[in-house]
Amino acid sequence: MAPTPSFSDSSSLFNFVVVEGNGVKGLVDTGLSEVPQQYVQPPQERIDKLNAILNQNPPIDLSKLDGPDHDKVVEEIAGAAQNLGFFQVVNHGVPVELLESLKSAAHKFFSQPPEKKAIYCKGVSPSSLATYGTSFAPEKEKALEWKDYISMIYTDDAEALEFWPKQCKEVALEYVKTSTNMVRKLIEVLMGKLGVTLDDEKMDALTGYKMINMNFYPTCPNPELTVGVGRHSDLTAVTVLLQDGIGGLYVKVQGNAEAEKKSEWMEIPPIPGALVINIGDTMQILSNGKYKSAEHRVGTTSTQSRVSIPIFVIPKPTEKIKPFPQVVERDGVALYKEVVFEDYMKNFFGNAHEGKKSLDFARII
Ligand SMILES: O=C(O)CCC(=O)C(=O)O
Ligand SMILES: [Fe+2]
Repeated sequence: MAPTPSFSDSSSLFNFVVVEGNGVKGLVDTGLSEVPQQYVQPPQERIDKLNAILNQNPPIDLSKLDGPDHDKVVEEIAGAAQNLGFFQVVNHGVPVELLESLKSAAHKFFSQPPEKKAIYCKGVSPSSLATYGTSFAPEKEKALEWKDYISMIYTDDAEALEFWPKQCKEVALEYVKTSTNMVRKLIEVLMGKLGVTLDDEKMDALTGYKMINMNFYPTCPNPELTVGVGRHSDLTAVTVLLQDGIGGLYVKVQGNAEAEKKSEWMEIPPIPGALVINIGDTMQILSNGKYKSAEHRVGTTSTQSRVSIPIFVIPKPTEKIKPFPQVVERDGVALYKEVVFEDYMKNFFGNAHEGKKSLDFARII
Protein backbone atom coordinates (compact mmCIF):
# COMPACT_ATOMS: atom_id res chain seq x y z
CA MET A 1 0.00 0.00 0.00
CA ALA A 2 1.22 3.50 -0.85
CA PRO A 3 2.23 5.67 2.10
CA THR A 4 -0.66 7.84 3.29
CA PRO A 5 -0.14 11.23 1.70
CA SER A 6 -0.95 14.20 3.86
CA PHE A 7 -3.40 16.48 2.14
CA SER A 8 -2.60 19.68 3.96
CA ASP A 9 -5.02 21.72 1.88
CA SER A 10 -7.69 21.06 -0.70
CA SER A 11 -5.37 21.79 -3.61
CA SER A 12 -2.96 19.02 -2.62
CA LEU A 13 -5.81 16.51 -2.61
CA PHE A 14 -6.99 17.82 -5.98
CA ASN A 15 -3.46 17.46 -7.33
CA PHE A 16 -3.09 13.93 -6.05
CA VAL A 17 -6.44 12.71 -7.34
CA VAL A 18 -7.00 14.72 -10.51
CA VAL A 19 -3.73 16.22 -11.76
CA GLU A 20 -1.37 13.36 -10.93
CA GLY A 21 -3.98 10.85 -12.01
CA ASN A 22 -4.18 8.74 -8.86
CA GLY A 23 -7.96 8.93 -9.09
CA VAL A 24 -10.40 7.93 -6.39
CA LYS A 25 -8.92 4.45 -6.58
CA GLY A 26 -5.51 5.87 -5.60
CA LEU A 27 -7.14 7.74 -2.74
CA VAL A 28 -8.90 4.62 -1.44
CA ASP A 29 -5.64 2.67 -1.69
CA THR A 30 -4.04 5.10 0.79
CA GLY A 31 -6.33 3.44 3.32
CA LEU A 32 -8.47 6.40 4.25
CA SER A 33 -11.31 5.80 6.69
CA GLU A 34 -13.44 8.85 5.91
CA VAL A 35 -14.17 10.65 2.67
CA PRO A 36 -12.39 13.99 2.32
CA GLN A 37 -14.56 17.11 2.47
CA GLN A 38 -14.26 17.63 -1.30
CA TYR A 39 -16.42 14.55 -1.85
CA VAL A 40 -19.19 15.40 0.59
CA GLN A 41 -22.34 16.24 -1.35
CA PRO A 42 -24.76 18.91 -0.15
CA PRO A 43 -27.73 17.22 1.59
CA GLN A 44 -30.12 17.71 -1.36
CA GLU A 45 -27.77 15.77 -3.67
CA ARG A 46 -27.31 12.75 -1.41
CA ILE A 47 -29.12 9.59 -2.37
CA ASP A 48 -31.92 8.39 -0.13
CA LYS A 49 -31.54 4.71 -0.99
CA LEU A 50 -34.17 3.52 1.45
CA ASN A 51 -36.89 5.64 -0.11
CA ALA A 52 -36.09 4.83 -3.72
CA ILE A 53 -38.63 2.72 -5.56
CA LEU A 54 -37.46 -0.38 -7.38
CA ASN A 55 -38.08 -0.65 -11.11
CA GLN A 56 -39.90 -3.93 -11.58
CA ASN A 57 -40.52 -3.68 -15.31
CA PRO A 58 -39.38 -6.88 -16.97
CA PRO A 59 -36.67 -6.43 -19.60
CA ILE A 60 -37.84 -6.08 -23.20
CA ASP A 61 -37.04 -9.11 -25.37
CA LEU A 62 -35.63 -7.64 -28.57
CA SER A 63 -35.68 -10.96 -30.44
CA LYS A 64 -39.48 -10.58 -30.49
CA LEU A 65 -39.16 -7.60 -32.82
CA ASP A 66 -38.77 -10.18 -35.56
CA GLY A 67 -41.88 -12.24 -34.73
CA PRO A 68 -45.63 -11.97 -34.20
CA ASP A 69 -45.19 -9.76 -31.12
CA HIS A 70 -43.46 -7.04 -33.14
CA ASP A 71 -46.11 -4.35 -32.56
CA LYS A 72 -46.30 -5.04 -28.85
CA VAL A 73 -42.53 -4.72 -28.48
CA VAL A 74 -42.54 -1.49 -30.49
CA GLU A 75 -45.15 -0.10 -28.07
CA GLU A 76 -43.06 -1.16 -25.08
CA ILE A 77 -39.95 0.56 -26.42
CA ALA A 78 -41.70 3.77 -27.46
CA GLY A 79 -43.72 3.84 -24.23
CA ALA A 80 -40.59 3.57 -22.10
CA ALA A 81 -38.85 6.27 -24.18
CA GLN A 82 -41.78 8.63 -23.65
CA ASN A 83 -42.18 8.07 -19.96
CA LEU A 84 -39.21 6.95 -17.91
CA GLY A 85 -36.57 7.28 -20.64
CA PHE A 86 -35.01 4.05 -19.32
CA PHE A 87 -35.58 0.38 -20.04
CA GLN A 88 -33.66 -2.88 -20.04
CA VAL A 89 -33.27 -5.29 -22.95
CA VAL A 90 -32.39 -8.96 -23.39
CA ASN A 91 -31.65 -10.94 -26.56
CA HIS A 92 -29.88 -7.81 -27.71
CA GLY A 93 -27.24 -9.45 -29.89
CA VAL A 94 -24.28 -8.78 -27.59
CA PRO A 95 -23.02 -12.19 -26.43
CA VAL A 96 -23.48 -12.71 -22.71
CA GLU A 97 -19.88 -13.98 -22.37
CA LEU A 98 -18.68 -10.70 -23.84
CA LEU A 99 -20.53 -8.83 -21.08
CA GLU A 100 -18.52 -10.81 -18.54
CA SER A 101 -15.25 -10.14 -20.39
CA LEU A 102 -16.00 -6.42 -20.47
CA LYS A 103 -16.48 -6.26 -16.71
CA SER A 104 -13.24 -8.20 -16.14
CA ALA A 105 -11.36 -5.92 -18.55
CA ALA A 106 -12.60 -2.86 -16.66
CA HIS A 107 -11.36 -4.30 -13.35
CA LYS A 108 -8.05 -5.18 -14.99
CA PHE A 109 -7.55 -1.66 -16.32
CA PHE A 110 -8.34 0.05 -13.02
CA SER A 111 -6.34 -2.34 -10.87
CA GLN A 112 -3.12 -1.17 -12.54
CA PRO A 113 -0.80 1.15 -10.64
CA PRO A 114 -1.71 4.84 -11.06
CA GLU A 115 1.25 5.67 -13.30
CA LYS A 116 0.06 3.13 -15.87
CA LYS A 117 -3.37 4.77 -16.05
CA ALA A 118 -2.12 8.35 -15.83
CA ILE A 119 -0.47 8.10 -19.25
CA TYR A 120 -4.01 8.52 -20.61
CA CYS A 121 -4.76 11.70 -18.62
CA LYS A 122 -6.12 14.65 -20.61
CA GLY A 123 -3.28 16.72 -22.02
CA VAL A 124 -0.70 13.92 -21.91
CA SER A 125 -2.58 11.02 -23.53
CA PRO A 126 -0.94 10.10 -26.84
CA SER A 127 -4.33 10.32 -28.50
CA SER A 128 -7.62 12.14 -27.92
CA LEU A 129 -9.29 8.78 -28.58
CA ALA A 130 -8.43 7.48 -25.09
CA THR A 131 -8.77 9.60 -21.97
CA TYR A 132 -8.49 8.56 -18.33
CA GLY A 133 -9.85 10.78 -15.62
CA THR A 134 -11.86 11.10 -12.45
CA SER A 135 -15.17 12.81 -11.65
CA PHE A 136 -17.00 14.51 -14.56
CA ALA A 137 -15.76 18.09 -14.54
CA PRO A 138 -13.47 18.34 -11.48
CA GLU A 139 -12.56 21.98 -12.09
CA LYS A 140 -16.23 22.97 -12.11
CA GLU A 141 -17.78 20.81 -9.43
CA LYS A 142 -18.78 21.89 -5.94
CA ALA A 143 -18.32 18.31 -4.77
CA LEU A 144 -16.37 15.67 -6.66
CA GLU A 145 -17.86 12.43 -7.93
CA TRP A 146 -16.55 9.16 -6.49
CA LYS A 147 -15.63 7.72 -9.87
CA ASP A 148 -12.68 7.11 -12.19
CA TYR A 149 -13.11 6.41 -15.89
CA ILE A 150 -11.41 5.57 -19.15
CA SER A 151 -13.16 7.01 -22.16
CA MET A 152 -12.60 5.63 -25.65
CA ILE A 153 -13.82 7.27 -28.83
CA TYR A 154 -14.61 4.99 -31.73
CA THR A 155 -13.62 6.24 -35.16
CA ASP A 156 -12.60 3.03 -36.89
CA ASP A 157 -11.23 -0.38 -35.94
CA ALA A 158 -7.61 0.38 -36.77
CA GLU A 159 -7.50 3.51 -34.61
CA ALA A 160 -9.28 1.74 -31.76
CA LEU A 161 -6.68 -1.02 -31.77
CA GLU A 162 -3.86 1.48 -32.01
CA PHE A 163 -4.89 3.97 -29.33
CA TRP A 164 -7.20 2.30 -26.82
CA PRO A 165 -5.56 0.68 -23.74
CA LYS A 166 -4.49 -2.89 -24.35
CA GLN A 167 -6.30 -4.21 -21.25
CA CYS A 168 -9.67 -3.43 -22.79
CA LYS A 169 -9.41 -2.52 -26.48
CA GLU A 170 -10.40 -5.84 -28.01
CA VAL A 171 -13.46 -6.43 -25.87
CA ALA A 172 -14.56 -2.79 -26.11
CA LEU A 173 -14.34 -2.95 -29.90
CA GLU A 174 -16.33 -6.17 -29.96
CA TYR A 175 -18.96 -4.51 -27.72
CA VAL A 176 -19.32 -1.61 -30.17
CA LYS A 177 -19.63 -3.94 -33.12
CA THR A 178 -22.05 -6.44 -31.63
CA SER A 179 -24.33 -3.70 -30.30
CA THR A 180 -24.56 -1.69 -33.53
CA ASN A 181 -27.40 -3.66 -35.00
CA MET A 182 -29.47 -3.36 -31.84
CA VAL A 183 -28.86 0.39 -31.69
CA ARG A 184 -29.97 0.78 -35.27
CA LYS A 185 -33.14 -1.24 -34.62
CA LEU A 186 -33.99 0.79 -31.53
CA ILE A 187 -33.53 4.06 -33.41
CA GLU A 188 -35.65 2.77 -36.28
CA VAL A 189 -38.43 1.81 -33.88
CA LEU A 190 -38.33 5.20 -32.16
CA MET A 191 -38.23 7.07 -35.47
CA GLY A 192 -41.02 4.91 -36.86
CA LYS A 193 -43.34 6.00 -34.04
CA LEU A 194 -42.54 9.61 -34.94
CA GLY A 195 -43.39 8.98 -38.60
CA VAL A 196 -39.78 9.58 -39.59
CA THR A 197 -37.73 7.33 -41.87
CA LEU A 198 -33.96 7.76 -41.84
CA ASP A 199 -31.94 6.82 -44.89
CA ASP A 200 -28.56 5.19 -44.25
CA GLU A 201 -26.70 8.47 -44.56
CA LYS A 202 -28.89 10.26 -42.00
CA MET A 203 -28.79 7.28 -39.64
CA ASP A 204 -25.01 7.37 -39.83
CA ALA A 205 -24.91 11.13 -39.27
CA LEU A 206 -27.10 10.88 -36.16
CA THR A 207 -25.61 7.75 -34.63
CA GLY A 208 -22.23 7.43 -36.30
CA TYR A 209 -20.09 8.58 -33.43
CA LYS A 210 -19.58 6.41 -30.36
CA MET A 211 -17.84 6.83 -27.07
CA ILE A 212 -17.29 3.84 -24.80
CA ASN A 213 -16.59 4.50 -21.16
CA MET A 214 -15.44 2.16 -18.47
CA ASN A 215 -16.53 3.64 -15.16
CA PHE A 216 -14.98 2.46 -11.91
CA TYR A 217 -16.59 3.29 -8.57
CA PRO A 218 -14.22 2.24 -5.75
CA THR A 219 -15.61 1.22 -2.37
CA CYS A 220 -16.44 4.28 -0.34
CA PRO A 221 -16.17 4.69 3.44
CA ASN A 222 -19.20 7.05 3.55
CA PRO A 223 -21.64 6.06 0.81
CA GLU A 224 -24.42 8.12 2.41
CA LEU A 225 -22.46 11.35 1.80
CA THR A 226 -21.20 10.78 -1.74
CA VAL A 227 -22.36 10.11 -5.28
CA GLY A 228 -20.67 8.05 -7.98
CA VAL A 229 -22.23 10.26 -10.63
CA GLY A 230 -24.37 13.29 -9.91
CA ARG A 231 -27.81 14.00 -11.45
CA HIS A 232 -27.55 14.32 -15.21
CA SER A 233 -28.98 13.28 -18.53
CA ASP A 234 -26.70 11.90 -21.25
CA LEU A 235 -26.09 13.93 -24.38
CA THR A 236 -26.79 10.94 -26.61
CA ALA A 237 -29.40 9.75 -29.02
CA VAL A 238 -29.40 6.61 -26.89
CA THR A 239 -26.99 5.15 -24.35
CA VAL A 240 -26.35 1.41 -24.06
CA LEU A 241 -25.20 0.60 -20.55
CA LEU A 242 -23.74 -2.53 -19.05
CA GLN A 243 -23.84 -2.47 -15.26
CA ASP A 244 -22.45 -5.17 -13.01
CA GLY A 245 -24.39 -6.93 -10.26
CA ILE A 246 -23.81 -4.40 -7.50
CA GLY A 247 -26.55 -1.89 -8.27
CA GLY A 248 -26.79 1.80 -7.49
CA LEU A 249 -28.21 3.34 -10.67
CA TYR A 250 -31.23 5.58 -10.05
CA VAL A 251 -33.52 7.32 -12.54
CA LYS A 252 -35.84 10.19 -11.80
CA VAL A 253 -39.54 9.59 -12.20
CA GLN A 254 -41.11 12.91 -13.10
CA GLY A 255 -43.68 14.26 -10.67
CA ASN A 256 -47.05 15.52 -11.69
CA ALA A 257 -47.96 18.92 -10.30
CA GLU A 258 -51.69 18.50 -11.00
CA ALA A 259 -51.87 15.22 -9.15
CA GLU A 260 -49.59 16.74 -6.51
CA LYS A 261 -47.24 13.90 -7.10
CA LYS A 262 -43.63 14.62 -6.21
CA SER A 263 -40.67 13.40 -8.27
CA GLU A 264 -39.20 10.18 -7.03
CA TRP A 265 -36.06 8.16 -7.71
CA MET A 266 -36.30 4.65 -9.03
CA GLU A 267 -33.50 2.11 -8.85
CA ILE A 268 -32.69 0.20 -12.05
CA PRO A 269 -31.78 -3.22 -10.65
CA PRO A 270 -29.04 -5.24 -12.32
CA ILE A 271 -30.48 -8.09 -14.41
CA PRO A 272 -27.91 -10.72 -15.43
CA GLY A 273 -27.37 -10.69 -19.20
CA ALA A 274 -29.44 -7.55 -19.77
CA LEU A 275 -28.34 -4.16 -21.06
CA VAL A 276 -29.82 -0.88 -19.90
CA ILE A 277 -30.94 1.58 -22.57
CA ASN A 278 -31.55 5.21 -21.84
CA ILE A 279 -32.75 8.10 -23.92
CA GLY A 280 -30.42 11.09 -24.15
CA ASP A 281 -30.78 14.78 -24.93
CA THR A 282 -30.21 14.36 -28.69
CA MET A 283 -33.25 12.11 -28.92
CA GLN A 284 -35.33 14.56 -26.88
CA ILE A 285 -34.35 17.37 -29.28
CA LEU A 286 -34.92 15.35 -32.48
CA SER A 287 -38.34 14.20 -31.27
CA ASN A 288 -39.33 17.71 -30.16
CA GLY A 289 -39.72 16.48 -26.59
CA LYS A 290 -41.85 13.37 -27.28
CA TYR A 291 -39.07 11.12 -26.03
CA LYS A 292 -37.54 12.21 -22.73
CA SER A 293 -33.90 12.09 -21.83
CA ALA A 294 -33.69 10.40 -18.46
CA GLU A 295 -32.24 12.19 -15.47
CA HIS A 296 -30.16 9.66 -13.56
CA ARG A 297 -27.42 9.31 -10.98
CA VAL A 298 -25.29 6.67 -9.31
CA GLY A 299 -24.70 5.86 -5.65
CA THR A 300 -21.62 4.36 -4.02
CA THR A 301 -21.21 1.41 -1.67
CA SER A 302 -18.84 0.54 1.12
CA THR A 303 -18.64 -3.14 0.32
CA GLN A 304 -17.57 -3.67 -3.29
CA SER A 305 -16.22 -1.57 -6.13
CA ARG A 306 -18.63 -1.29 -9.03
CA VAL A 307 -18.03 -1.04 -12.77
CA SER A 308 -20.33 0.14 -15.54
CA ILE A 309 -19.66 0.34 -19.26
CA PRO A 310 -21.78 2.71 -21.32
CA ILE A 311 -21.69 3.24 -25.07
CA PHE A 312 -22.76 6.78 -25.81
CA VAL A 313 -24.33 6.84 -29.27
CA ILE A 314 -24.08 10.36 -30.60
CA PRO A 315 -24.27 12.34 -33.86
CA LYS A 316 -21.17 13.29 -35.79
CA PRO A 317 -19.79 16.52 -34.35
CA THR A 318 -20.40 18.51 -37.53
CA GLU A 319 -24.03 17.42 -37.72
CA LYS A 320 -26.72 20.04 -37.15
CA ILE A 321 -29.45 18.72 -34.90
CA LYS A 322 -32.97 20.07 -34.45
CA PRO A 323 -36.49 18.63 -34.13
CA PHE A 324 -37.59 16.75 -37.25
CA PRO A 325 -39.72 19.11 -39.42
CA GLN A 326 -42.53 16.51 -39.71
CA VAL A 327 -42.82 16.42 -35.94
CA VAL A 328 -42.74 20.19 -35.56
CA GLU A 329 -45.42 20.52 -38.17
CA ARG A 330 -47.63 18.15 -36.25
CA ASP A 331 -46.88 19.75 -32.90
CA GLY A 332 -47.32 23.27 -34.25
CA VAL A 333 -44.24 24.53 -32.42
CA ALA A 334 -40.53 23.73 -32.17
CA LEU A 335 -39.28 23.40 -28.61
CA TYR A 336 -35.59 23.33 -29.61
CA LYS A 337 -33.49 25.32 -32.04
CA GLU A 338 -30.90 24.01 -34.44
CA VAL A 339 -27.48 23.43 -32.87
CA VAL A 340 -24.23 22.08 -34.27
CA PHE A 341 -23.63 18.94 -32.27
CA GLU A 342 -20.02 19.84 -31.53
CA ASP A 343 -21.22 23.02 -29.77
CA TYR A 344 -23.75 21.02 -27.77
CA MET A 345 -20.98 18.65 -26.76
CA LYS A 346 -18.61 21.41 -25.69
CA ASN A 347 -21.26 22.95 -23.51
CA PHE A 348 -22.14 19.54 -22.06
CA PHE A 349 -18.58 18.60 -21.15
CA GLY A 350 -17.68 22.13 -20.07
CA ASN A 351 -20.11 22.19 -17.14
CA ALA A 352 -20.68 20.18 -13.99
CA HIS A 353 -23.60 17.78 -13.96
CA GLU A 354 -26.79 19.62 -13.06
CA GLY A 355 -29.81 17.48 -13.87
CA LYS A 356 -31.25 18.23 -17.31
CA LYS A 357 -29.84 21.74 -17.51
CA SER A 358 -27.72 20.63 -20.50
CA LEU A 359 -30.86 20.79 -22.66
CA ASP A 360 -31.20 24.54 -22.06
CA PHE A 361 -28.43 25.00 -24.62
CA ALA A 362 -30.91 24.08 -27.39
CA ARG A 363 -34.17 25.08 -25.73
CA ILE A 364 -36.41 27.72 -27.29
CA ILE A 365 -39.34 27.43 -24.90
O1 LIG B 1 -22.73 3.76 -13.76
C1 LIG B 1 -23.86 3.82 -14.22
O2 LIG B 1 -24.71 2.96 -13.99
C2 LIG B 1 -24.27 4.99 -15.08
C3 LIG B 1 -23.15 5.86 -15.51
C4 LIG B 1 -23.63 7.08 -16.23
O3 LIG B 1 -24.70 7.55 -16.02
C5 LIG B 1 -22.75 7.72 -17.21
O4 LIG B 1 -21.58 7.32 -17.36
O5 LIG B 1 -23.24 8.65 -17.91
FE1 LIG C 1 -25.31 8.83 -17.67
